[in-house]
Amino acid sequence: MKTALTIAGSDSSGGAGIQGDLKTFAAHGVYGMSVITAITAQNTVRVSHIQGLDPLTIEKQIDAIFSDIQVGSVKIGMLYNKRIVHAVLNTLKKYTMPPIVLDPVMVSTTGRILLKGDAITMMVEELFPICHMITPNILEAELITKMPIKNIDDMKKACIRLHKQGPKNVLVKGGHLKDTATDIYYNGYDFISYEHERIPNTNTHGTGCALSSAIAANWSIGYPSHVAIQRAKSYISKAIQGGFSIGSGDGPIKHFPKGVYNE
Ligand SMILES: Nc1ncnc2c1ncn2[C@@H]1O[C@H](COP(=O)(O)OP(=O)(O)O)[C@@H](O)[C@H]1O
Ligand SMILES: Cc1ncc(COP(=O)(O)OP(=O)(O)O)c(N)n1
Repeated sequence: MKTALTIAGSDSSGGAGIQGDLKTFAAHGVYGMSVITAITAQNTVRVSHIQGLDPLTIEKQIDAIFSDIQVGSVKIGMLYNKRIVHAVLNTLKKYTMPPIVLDPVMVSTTGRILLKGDAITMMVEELFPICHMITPNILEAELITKMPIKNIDDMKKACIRLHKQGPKNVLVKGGHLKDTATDIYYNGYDFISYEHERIPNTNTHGTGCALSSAIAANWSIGYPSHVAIQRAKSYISKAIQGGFSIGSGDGPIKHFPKGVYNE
């Protein structure tokens, strides 16, 4: 059985975080496991409360999995604070790691801080170097690189700066560009552009989470990174097309089952 692990926050509305990641793994036919870092009270309009879990509870969840189960890939999402970044980093370092994709989640689309300011430096300096891939969106890439990103050329410059921080591969997501939804991949040598027309649907809650967990799922299945991204992009485009409304704000994407998105 192919397996994947998500280390992320819980989203009570079920669109993003742990819930979105597990739905993505299941849609790929990959057995999903979870380490919860924080619990958010969240719906389609706001994140009203966040409780970061204590470091020991996080460490014990990671130990429980790696001491017993073969893990095919790891996706890391919301880490919330410095103590959580530290706990995840130091516990993962005890084990031989499968490839890790880190979505450096910082702010929800509804505007709530999901990673405290003082945790950003630790995440960049200590967690980035152990990651096979990082997948910042434009705002996250701007905050980390301290450069404005307005177009594809800027995304490429940001990729180079981010790659210098230690991850083997960088994917800057272009979901917040004006005219297209083009993501830029960089492996230290070459760029690959993953393009898709903008889909006119505002029900996109959980897209970033689903893209990174789809990449992890495709690694677990056995695809190399450039193919894993291509398949994940196809998955997410279909999922956004199927996005639906369940509340008064932006609703979730639709996790179509295996077979629907790559044909
Ligand atoms: N309206 C859209 N149409 C097509 N693709 C989109 C749209 N919005 C986001 N995407 C894609 O979804 C993925 C997540 O990107 P993004 O929205 O930038 O991340 P995040 O959810 O972390 O902010 C990327 O592959 C991006 O290109
Ligand atoms: C618990 C939790 N984790 C991550 C996010 C952010 O999700 P993401 O897919 O990056 O973007 P939006 O859903 O905010 O558009 C979250 N909201 N909650």
